[in-house]
Amino acid sequence: MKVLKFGGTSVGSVDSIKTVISILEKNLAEGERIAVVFSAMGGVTNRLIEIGKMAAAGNPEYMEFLKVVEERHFAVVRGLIPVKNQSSTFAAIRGIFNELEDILRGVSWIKELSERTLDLIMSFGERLSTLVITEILKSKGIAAEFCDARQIIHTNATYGMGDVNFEITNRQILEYFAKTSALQCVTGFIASTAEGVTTTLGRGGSDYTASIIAAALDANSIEIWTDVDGMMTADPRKVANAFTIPSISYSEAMELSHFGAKVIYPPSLQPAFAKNITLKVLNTFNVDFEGTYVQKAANGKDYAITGISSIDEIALVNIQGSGMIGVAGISGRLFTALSNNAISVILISQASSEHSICFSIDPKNAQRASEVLEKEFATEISLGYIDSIAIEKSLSIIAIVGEGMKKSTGVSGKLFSVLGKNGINVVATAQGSSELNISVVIAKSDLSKALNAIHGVFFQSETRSLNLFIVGMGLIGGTLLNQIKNQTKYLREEKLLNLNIAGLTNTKKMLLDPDGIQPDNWRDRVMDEGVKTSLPAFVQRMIELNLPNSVFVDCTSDKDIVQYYHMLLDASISVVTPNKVANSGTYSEYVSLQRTALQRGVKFLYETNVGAGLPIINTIQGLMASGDKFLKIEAILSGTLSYIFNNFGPGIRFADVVREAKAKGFTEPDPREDLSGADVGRKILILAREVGVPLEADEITIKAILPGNCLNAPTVDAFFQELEISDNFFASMQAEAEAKQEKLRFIATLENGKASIALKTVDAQHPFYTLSGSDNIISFTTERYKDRPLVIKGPGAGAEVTASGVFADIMSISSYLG
Ligand SMILES: NC(=O)C1=CN([C@@H]2O[C@H](COP(=O)(O)OP(=O)(O)OC[C@H]3O[C@@H](n4cnc5c(N)ncnc54)[C@H](OP(=O)(O)O)[C@@H]3O)[C@@H](O)[C@H]2O)C=CC1
Ligand SMILES: N[C@@H](CC=O)C(=O)O
Ligand code: NA
Repeated sequence: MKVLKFGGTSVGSVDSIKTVISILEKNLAEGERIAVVFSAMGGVTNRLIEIGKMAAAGNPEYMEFLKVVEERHFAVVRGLIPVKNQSSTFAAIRGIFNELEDILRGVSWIKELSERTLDLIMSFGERLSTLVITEILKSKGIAAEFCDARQIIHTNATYGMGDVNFEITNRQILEYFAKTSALQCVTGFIASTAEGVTTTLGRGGSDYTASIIAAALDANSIEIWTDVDGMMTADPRKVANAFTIPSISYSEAMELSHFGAKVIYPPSLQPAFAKNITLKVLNTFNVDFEGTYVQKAANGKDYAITGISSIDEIALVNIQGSGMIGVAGISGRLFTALSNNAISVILISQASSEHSICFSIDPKNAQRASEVLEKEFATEISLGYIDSIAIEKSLSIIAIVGEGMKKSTGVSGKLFSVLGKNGINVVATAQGSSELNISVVIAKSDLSKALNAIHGVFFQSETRSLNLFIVGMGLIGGTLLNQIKNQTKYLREEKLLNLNIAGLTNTKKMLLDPDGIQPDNWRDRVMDEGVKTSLPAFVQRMIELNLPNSVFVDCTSDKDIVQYYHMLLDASISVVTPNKVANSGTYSEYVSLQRTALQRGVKFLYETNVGAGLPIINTIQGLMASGDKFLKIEAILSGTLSYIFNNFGPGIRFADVVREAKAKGFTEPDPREDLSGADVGRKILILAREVGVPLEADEITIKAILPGNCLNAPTVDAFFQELEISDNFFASMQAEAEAKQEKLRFIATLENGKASIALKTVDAQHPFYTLSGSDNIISFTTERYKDRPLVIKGPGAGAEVTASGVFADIMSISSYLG
């Protein structure tokens, strides 16, 4: 025996009822005896309640609403029953509506709608849907019978949620089913008292009907046909990566539903679970999908948790005071007072100091809870033993649920760590001693971010997303976007990582789209759909979006952008940048950025500030962390100058080599930054700070190589013209070096706390002699690398190497976020 139940959407339209019929035909063909329970057509119950209230309010328009409900049922008959058989069903439906109209007329006369009458009015929904579907089945030659559950399920007279008398009910079900072999089409949700007064079964009522019948008949299984793909790891409207849980235990399903998961309401399935009847949650709109098995014990699990659910809006009540310490009975009185006032408590947490108890409730009960407790503890409050009772609103609860928690350590560590790394404050927390759930209370504004971040770390075989907000679509930003485009497939498939470009801007247009700007047409989309750029608005919007795992990528050379870094790090958003401006400002600013990132548990990464993609900053940070001491740094830190001095020579114009360096993407947007030594100055300043020397920019001695006329040119074009005029100046420098068989090198040195930069000539013995292209070379002499320095050498400028260094920083954030 199998009991099937179809929910409101499954019986809500001609098309969905067609699917229901085909599911039933398939089951009948398989030979196992079945019974089927139907809910009212989707939306009908709510409409009937509304109609009842309108009638009670004396609003005659209820009749028009009633006509619409009637027409929905007629439409199904017209759509699914052959014309020759329709009239008897129309007549039956009309008969039911006549009865309902009489009742509503009575309600409108006496202008009162009791709970008892409301139950009766609501019962018409299931009676109508079940009648119509039974007639459809019969018209197809199936031996189907309409079964009014009021004949078999008896409750007491608690209207709205009748208490089932199982002794009578079970006996009646057995007798009823023994008398017939026809397919029983049972009205869900409704029942009656022993005297025949209509009642209803409350929340999850039709599931309850199915469960009661299955338990009474010792069925093998129950199928709950709904409109979603079973129970999901999280609410798919909030977590796009949520997926169906293939197998879940009854206790887990109970926990998830307590915390808001609405697919099924397990308490109503209790009778079936008590008899260990397996339950399947299936989707009428995706018939072939496996759905979810709910069993006593779930099958083997792939993950430490089974699902995540949440309650969007709760209020937290905190009662505290020194008078509570060691006083027996306080919590007993507290919860009794709440229960006497029908205020249900969702979560409780008490500190072991017994100084405070906090609990969460539905916010609509908050005011009443406060009044009830102030009354209960009036004496303690007046004596100062208990401080006043505080209520905090705009909060949500998230619960992670799973039997697997019992066996695996570190689940709560992982939960709190991912919340921390995303800057989400935990207001209260509770873990049941059954280790079946851990709940956290957080700000409602963080709910979506928290759910997505938690889902990402616990269901890691699902793709995780990093949300990138990229400012600057020029040489480096553009190259980075191309690299992301080329790596999208690899990262998705091999690293289960989705780099979601959630924001993109240049100086003209900006576009923010949490669903992502595809890297193949990013430029067109920003230019077509973007709005006029405003960095404050971009940053503000980004903070408001509050997406999990957000990273701000600054690919500009903007000098004023740094002010936003503080704001972003403070909002727990990581920052990655090749822009050297932030780290080469004042020392206190440098320190403050580092500190904010540390305090907020986010990353501020800038490997490409020095030597582009070469691993220089990471190497220093590794050596510093492990306790090495830096004695000397000697380095060529300008890819541009390196390229120039490696390629300039007799017969070549200096200005042309500089143009080549620019065309190859080695120079700063303004090449005077390179030729003036300013860029190298920033880099040695950053290196000094990284090795613990607190230098300011003006403490660095830079021996300029550019003649004043070049340096002071008003524009980049004018600068190139001046360079051409000064060709002899550079040619003679080069000639002098060549005459000594030496090479020109722009060398930065840090030693004894002092940094200097100068153009020098080096002979063939010098390790900096043999460089080519845009090579940088950095030689670190440290206590551990004293006899032979640690040397890093390679291309230190260029779009591809720089963008890949930025990319590597982004990837390291993705690993950090887990
Ligand atoms: N080239 C290299 O080898 C290396 C470069 N770097 C650094 O990389 C950074 C980027 O250099 P590069 O790509 O060559 O520079 P580009 O001039 O090519 O690109 C800069 C981009 O930033 C945009 N931009 C500038 N200011 C703002 C602002 N306030 N708001 C929004 N967008 C802005 C520009 O917009 P628009 O297009 O509208 O002008 C442009 O898209 C620099 O800081 C540089 O020092 C670091 C290491 C190596
Ligand atoms: N313009 C810079 C690029 C890297 O920071 C250089 O030439 O080194
Ligand atoms: Na680097």
